[in-house]
Amino acid sequence: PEVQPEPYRIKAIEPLVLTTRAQREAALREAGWNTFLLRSQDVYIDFLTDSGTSAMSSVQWAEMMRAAETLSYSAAYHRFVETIQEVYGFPYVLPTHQGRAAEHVLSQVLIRPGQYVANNMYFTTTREHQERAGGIFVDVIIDEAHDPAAHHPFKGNMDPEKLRDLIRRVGPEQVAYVCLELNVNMAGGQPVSLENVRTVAQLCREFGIPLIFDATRAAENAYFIKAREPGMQDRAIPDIFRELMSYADGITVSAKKDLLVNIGGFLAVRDAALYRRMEQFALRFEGHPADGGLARRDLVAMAQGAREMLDVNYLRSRIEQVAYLAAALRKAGVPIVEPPGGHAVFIDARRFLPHLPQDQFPAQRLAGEIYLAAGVRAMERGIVSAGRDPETGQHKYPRLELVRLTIPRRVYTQRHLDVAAEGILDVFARREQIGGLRMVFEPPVLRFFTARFEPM
Ligand SMILES: CC1=C(O)/C(=C\N=C(/Cc2ccc(O)c(F)c2)C(=O)O)C(COP(=O)(O)O)=CN1
Repeated sequence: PEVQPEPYRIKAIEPLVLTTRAQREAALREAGWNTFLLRSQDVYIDFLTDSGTSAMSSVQWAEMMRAAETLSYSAAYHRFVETIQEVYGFPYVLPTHQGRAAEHVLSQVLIRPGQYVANNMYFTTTREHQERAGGIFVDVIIDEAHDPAAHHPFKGNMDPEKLRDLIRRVGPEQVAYVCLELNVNMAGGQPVSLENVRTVAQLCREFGIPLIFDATRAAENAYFIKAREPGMQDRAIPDIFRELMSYADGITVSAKKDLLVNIGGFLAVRDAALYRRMEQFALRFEGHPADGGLARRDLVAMAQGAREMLDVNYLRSRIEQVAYLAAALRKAGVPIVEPPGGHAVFIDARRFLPHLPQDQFPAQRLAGEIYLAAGVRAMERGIVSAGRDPETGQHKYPRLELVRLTIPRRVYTQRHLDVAAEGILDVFARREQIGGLRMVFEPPVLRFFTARFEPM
């Protein structure tokens, strides 16, 4: 695929710093071989995350400047709520400062300790908040999602039989809710089909179990439905998106992805009583229900982002940019998760460095090597991110040992993608010489953010 023509042009630029390999070796040692701990100014192309790193539009910036910072139920708040109601189709909307805040509120309100939550694979903060609320996390994603080489067009799909088995085993009243993530991040940004959502929604209705979406990358999921699902090619993205949302009882959203803002999130539900409970809980932790701890300018930036995120030309250029990088790596034989996702290319570190056992942290090492080669910062999404089993204290050994090259929205050009690919191919050529890592500092929770390593 070639990169689709971008339906926008650059108006403001941020200078990037070019570093030498020697400088990068010192920086990486200083950061304990953890790309999360690198200083941003030592990074040339930042593929750590698509979260909060996208470029806003001139309209978003203009709206931010105009927003009056008046407290309580401000014009900005009404503008935000009305836009989310219209775009997503939910009556009750509660702003939060970002996605994990929405997860915190929802999990605390919906989960009774000991209840189960069915998910399509895990996401670190989502699982953390489900477990903090006493929930028992269960993965009911289809088997193909755990196989990086499997070519399934909708690897984010839930397996209805796995879900039905769980409900039968524990009883419907023991399932707090079903949490369906769209464009499943840890599986490689893999979409869920509309057909699967309908099936899951039917199952939840049958047993009276709430269906909650993590709709953080739902706009990009809607694009894959249009592009890949039979009978959807001629439907407009907003139409597909509204139908998709119509199957959920509620959603949590990190606005730092789809909605093209640097901070923000929200909850949206259909039930007034559930909204009241969330609002009362959020008051203590997130701030007034009319701002969720955000400034008014953040609310209007989210409102405008919700308008821009469903533009099919923007979505096509964004998603084809990811496919372009994936194609460059695939052509050279670099093992990646197939098919390419919506927000990132995921390298299969297990197949890239087959000589390393998983507890020598192959993905962590590979992310460091890619940084050394080209100043490109990637993110480990393997054994380090998976953490330890609370019962045994042992590492969880996830089947997916991945390095995520996460492409911010409307930021990098094709040349930046070429430079990243060249650097990765350089590491690929030297892969036999690459050794493992030893973890020398391990924090107790979400260790991947601050753990430190040394080469073996
Ligand atoms: C599908 C989903 C997310 O992708 C997500 C965040 N994602 C990040 C940031 C991040 C988060 C946790 C990590 O282990 C991580 F290393 C990176 C990311 O890069 O992908 C959140 C939470 O939204 P918040 O970031 O607004 O609170 C909820 N749901």
